[in-house]
Amino acid sequence: MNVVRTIADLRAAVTRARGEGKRVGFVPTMGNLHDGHIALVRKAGQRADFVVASIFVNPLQFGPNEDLASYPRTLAADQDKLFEAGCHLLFAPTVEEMYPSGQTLQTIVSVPGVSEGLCGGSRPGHFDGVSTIVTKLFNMVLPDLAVFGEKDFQQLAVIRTMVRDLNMPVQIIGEPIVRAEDGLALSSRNGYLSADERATAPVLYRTLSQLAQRVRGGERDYPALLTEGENALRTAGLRPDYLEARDALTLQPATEQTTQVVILAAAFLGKTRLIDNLLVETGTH
Ligand SMILES: Nc1ncnc2c1ncn2[C@@H]1O[C@H](COP(=O)(O)OP(=O)(O)OP(=O)(O)O)[C@@H](O)[C@H]1O
Ligand SMILES: CC(C)(CO)[C@@H](O)C(=O)[O-]
Ligand code: BAL
Repeated sequence: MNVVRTIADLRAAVTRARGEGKRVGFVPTMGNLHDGHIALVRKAGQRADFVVASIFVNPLQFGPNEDLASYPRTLAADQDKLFEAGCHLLFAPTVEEMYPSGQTLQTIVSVPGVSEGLCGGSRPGHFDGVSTIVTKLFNMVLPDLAVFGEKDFQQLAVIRTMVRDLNMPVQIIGEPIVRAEDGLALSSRNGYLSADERATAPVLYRTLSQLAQRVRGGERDYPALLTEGENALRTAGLRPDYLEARDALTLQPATEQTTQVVILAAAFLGKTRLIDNLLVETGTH
């Protein structure tokens, strides 16, 4: 696996692969890789001949009081995992390489609608930072396809909308959430949890599963159901940021007519913010 730090070296390596007639798959990440990321890399390997991953902790998508400084940076271990997963090229640029003129005057890509509310509501400017860096990365890599995790469900919706609205010639593939045995969605931020918090954390998934079960069983009073869910999270010691039932395609609030409901949650456990979601087919027509 080749590791490049500059845009020029990245472009040269991708151009060589394209010259050999290869189809290019891309997996953007912020590093500190776990089996969730590896599933994305393997999916890219199934759909493309040349797999590019990026590791870049993007300052533009972090709020002023968030964990940009403490976000885990584990490049050596990440390289080994990517190599084993069949990645061909890793792009690991510096902040200066990505934002040579600084961030204040950076052109911003902003996706209205789907980026509002949920994580976009709690993290103002977050999705502008994500859509801007993903646009820059797409323009650098020029991939045929890119793989994103369904764990960041709203992010995936933002990227799909951006690609459609801006006619970007890249196919977006969503990969299901990879979980620990006890149900907790794998996340780099799980490493912030103390042993006690880690033991409590699966309550988020269990609560979503119980709500999903009720919806499958015909429950359609979403406000009442979500209030119950929030209470269950609080009782277990989590602090809900949001717990919502949305239409999985539009991210509009779910109604009795919604056939594909996604229940999405973000909750604090101590200082750690966990996110998770579950899709439910209601069978309602
Ligand atoms: N458990 C998971 N299952 C599937 N995809 C995942 C999982 N965790 C992260 N991803 C995906 O990996 C890509 C890179 O995400 P990122 O580097 O932010 O990882 P993360 O573990 O989610 O970190 P964070 O804790 O900061 O959210 C995104 O497309 C994200 O949705
Ligand atoms: C897509 C992404 C790599 C953009 O920085 C990030 O938001 C992430 O890791 O999900
Ligand atoms: N997984 C999305 C990146 C972030 O939380 O900033």
